[in-house]
Amino acid sequence: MDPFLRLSPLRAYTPHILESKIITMIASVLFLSLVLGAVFVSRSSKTWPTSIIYRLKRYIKEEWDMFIYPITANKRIRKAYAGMKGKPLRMNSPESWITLVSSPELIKDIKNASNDQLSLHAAAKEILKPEYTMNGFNWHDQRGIEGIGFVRTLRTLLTTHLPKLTPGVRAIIDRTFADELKNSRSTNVLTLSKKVVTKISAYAFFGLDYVDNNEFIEAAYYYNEDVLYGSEFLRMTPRLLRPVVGLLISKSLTRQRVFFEGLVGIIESRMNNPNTIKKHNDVIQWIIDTSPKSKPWSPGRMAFEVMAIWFGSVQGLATTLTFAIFSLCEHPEYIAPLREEVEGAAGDEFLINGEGLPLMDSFLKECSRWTPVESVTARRCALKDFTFSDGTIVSKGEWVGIPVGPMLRDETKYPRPDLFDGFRFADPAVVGRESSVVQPEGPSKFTDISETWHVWGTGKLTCPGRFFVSYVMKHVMYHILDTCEPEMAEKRRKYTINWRTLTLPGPGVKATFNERAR
Ligand code: HEM
Repeated sequence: MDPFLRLSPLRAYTPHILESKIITMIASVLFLSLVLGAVFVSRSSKTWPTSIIYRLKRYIKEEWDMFIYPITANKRIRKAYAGMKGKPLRMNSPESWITLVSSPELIKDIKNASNDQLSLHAAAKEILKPEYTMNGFNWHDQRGIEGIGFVRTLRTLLTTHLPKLTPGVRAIIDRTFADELKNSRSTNVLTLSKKVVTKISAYAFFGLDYVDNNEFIEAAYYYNEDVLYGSEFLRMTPRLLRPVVGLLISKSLTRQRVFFEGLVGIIESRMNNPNTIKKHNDVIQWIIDTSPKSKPWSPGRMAFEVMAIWFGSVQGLATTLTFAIFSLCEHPEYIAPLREEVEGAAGDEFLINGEGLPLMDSFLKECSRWTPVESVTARRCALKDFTFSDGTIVSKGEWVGIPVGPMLRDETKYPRPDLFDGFRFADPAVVGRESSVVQPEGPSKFTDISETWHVWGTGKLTCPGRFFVSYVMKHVMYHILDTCEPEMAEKRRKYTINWRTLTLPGPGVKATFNERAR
């Protein structure tokens, strides 16, 4: 049997159970923090009783602001950006005070900062709590201390290997859509995207030998959700209680262990048999090959590296793909021109080279502008006091960031920003019509990095997986255009929710993929 067709079906995700658990957990954490806060305030107060009431009120207000931050963050960041006018702005967040910057000069300061000044890794550790959610991975605060082999792995080796994956990727997409739509043509778009992205990523990361290992692939799929929910709960837990709660969480999240042990098994078997005839061409092999030679890593250390990349890869890609499908359903006028493109010479070329499709490229870029998953990028924690070129000081332990979400709706950067124009980034000669919007900087590609496009990061630290993202999204869109007539299952509802600085697909949002009439 075709090995791609043996990929395991994944169990249905049950959001309502998780949501009710989270609500109970949130309520307990709020109650506990108020009690602890009140005790702290009364003990530290000197003048009784006016001062204690004032402090208690202030404390409750601050705690309340931080408690509702997860649902107000996006609005607060939009409001902050509207008032910034190129100046930095310092705002509070549950993790830390954060100084937001948007002018090219100050963004350049973030770009030029050294790894021992501003750290992505320290900020990511605070958000994801990997010591509890990623089987105990406690990465260095400073990027690059143990090498950056993963950049070559993803940016160079994976990108050049993509065309070879095409037959397998197409079979995976075909199979996953057929399975998912076999009983009903309407399906939860996020669930579909996660399944297809998990399977394609498993193929690119581990090769074919493991993609039909049900237990392993299921652990890999649910591990992402465990990291998200586990770290979310820990962020709401008072700092003092985190080590104990973290320990309990890490004991209960068993899938991170199954995934970790599966990865260690693969790595050990490859390292113990270096001279086998079979040549592996996948992310796990390239992580082994590019790992530091002077101080060799253990299989466990390599497994941690894969777990961290896997989390960043699957989660962001599945969400971005979901939004692109939403946009295609909401703007059916793009179906005909995109279909014409994939059915023409550009489509043939894409199937051979794994790149191209300029109209689709622009459409996907506009989808990212329209619904960016993150509204703050280039989050960095100051490992020592940091001074911007305008004199703004960020104290050690505080964060900096770029408010990318509102910047993507700024009319000085994107003419008619509240208009979805799928071809605004394409060359007008290719579009073949006067576009309603012309970008001042001229045509650009989805994967391009620029002074105004911070979706992939900025400066030295940009996403090395973006070519994989573009490749996978184009293949899935190609399949949809080729075989389906997509539309939202329920019209006139809100399709997204905001959580902290993230925009996520709303729970239960479905699309209908009726068979294409030929
Ligand atoms: C649409 C999906 C994705 C988006 C929007 C995205 C965005 C980003 C951004 C903004 C950064 C820089 C972080 C910062 O400066 O704060 C980044 C870094 C990174 N991304 Fe992605 N990413 C996506 C998918 C992927 C995928 C699929 C992979 C792997 C195959 C990946 C691997 C990485 C890695 C390893 C880094 C760290 C780079 C470094 O330290 O040099 N990403 N990504």
